[in-house]
Amino acid sequence: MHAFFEATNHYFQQAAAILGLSDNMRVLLETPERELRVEVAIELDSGQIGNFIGYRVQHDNARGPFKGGLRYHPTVDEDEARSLASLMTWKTAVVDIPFGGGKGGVNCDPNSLSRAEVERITRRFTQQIHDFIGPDKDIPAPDVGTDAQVMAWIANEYSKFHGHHPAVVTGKPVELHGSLGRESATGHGVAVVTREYLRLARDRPVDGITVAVQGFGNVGSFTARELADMGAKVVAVSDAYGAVCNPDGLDIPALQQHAAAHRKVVGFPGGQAATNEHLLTTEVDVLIPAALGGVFDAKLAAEVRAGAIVEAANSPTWPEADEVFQRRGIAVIPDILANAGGVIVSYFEWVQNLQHFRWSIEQVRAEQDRRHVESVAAVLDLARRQGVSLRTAAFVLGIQRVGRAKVLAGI
Ligand SMILES: NC(=O)C1=CN([C@@H]2O[C@H](COP(=O)(O)OP(=O)(O)OC[C@H]3O[C@@H](n4cnc5c(N)ncnc54)[C@H](O)[C@@H]3O)[C@@H](O)[C@H]2O)C=CC1
Ligand SMILES: O=C(O)CCC(=O)C(=O)O
Repeated sequence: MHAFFEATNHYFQQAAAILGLSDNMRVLLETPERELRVEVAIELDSGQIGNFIGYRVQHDNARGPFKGGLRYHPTVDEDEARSLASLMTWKTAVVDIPFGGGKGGVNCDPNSLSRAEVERITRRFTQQIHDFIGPDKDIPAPDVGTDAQVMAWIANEYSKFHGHHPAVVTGKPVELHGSLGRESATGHGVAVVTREYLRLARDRPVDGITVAVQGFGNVGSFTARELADMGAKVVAVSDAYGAVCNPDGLDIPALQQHAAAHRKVVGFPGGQAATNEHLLTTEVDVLIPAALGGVFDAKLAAEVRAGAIVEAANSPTWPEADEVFQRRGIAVIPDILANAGGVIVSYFEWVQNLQHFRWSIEQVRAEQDRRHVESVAAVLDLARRQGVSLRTAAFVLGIQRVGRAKVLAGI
């Protein structure tokens, strides 16, 4: 059994060695600032008590308030939250937005709960952590199993203690202080990062490339849609229940409608049913994990037949798989570079809330795309100059910025 925080720190240590960081500095940067573990007990619809545990790990705030999503999933625990919080610290630094890193969630299965039960969990969790979050302290956002409605409940519950402060969470509904373009931001960003990587590193357009996407939730569905709109052929897509594929390319808008109606992609009339394993080993130009972490181990990495992997999910690649991909010459565009679109537009939502002003979708997209274009170019350039992988280069860039902020501020 792997530990996610250990894996994230393995990548951290590789970059720290290149930077020549002292042991003390490494410990300072690795260690989370604060970890909350709270009981989230609610009355279930049945009248029974539902016992859940909620977590919020605040990893680092040298560059700004802690920032990162909330996950509602049965696998949520301290280790996963720590690892994801640490990734947020490096991610916000790589794309140079004024936040630190945090992450959390509740170990529940929203698919087996009613909406009313999810609302009660969200309000109870907020009651337990409200003193530790806030527009200048720690700003949660959606992740696996949470959405704009959950963020609206958090903002509302928070306001009962602290007054009206919509900037306490991002990813809210557009009708309730959310930003245009936040819902699709991560998928849009993954598509732009893929385009920039292909343009700069392979001198190739997106038009005509073949793509497989694992996961068809918020990130996977918008990634597939945006890449298809750019002319890519999305030949396979999956969710927790199985995969569908079509060598001529899936009709993604029709698949989105099917998934909305049936809550799964399997059964889509425009493709053949397949397994997730088949999707991950199918021959494609770009393979995009967009579901949970820990997908690629060394054995699977040896069987992957993709030209490049773009990590829309957080932590899909275990370190031993990362080494296999490097040996086999399969480029991995790392999570902290590839999936930063969500937190970039969360930053714009926070700014809009603080300004009491709404940006147009054109302004959101122009500012978002600029950050992706700059960060992909910076990471590729650093990787080339240092002769390291894109993941190590991204960690070097992120750690350098956070370390510099810590040194300037003083301890
Ligand atoms: N929502 C956001 O803005 C951001 C999300 N991410 C990351 O993207 C990934 C996906 O997040 P969301 O799309 O928000 O979650 P989501 O809850 O909207 O969707 C998750 C998808 O993964 C599928 N899935 C679950 N287990 C699977 C399995 N074993 N095989 C195939 N598919 C499986 C689910 O069926 C669902 O389609 C996560 O790793 C998350 O941390 C990263 C950056 C921002
Ligand atoms: O939008 C945000 O603040 C965080 C998104 C997130 O959780 C992530 O990038 O993994």
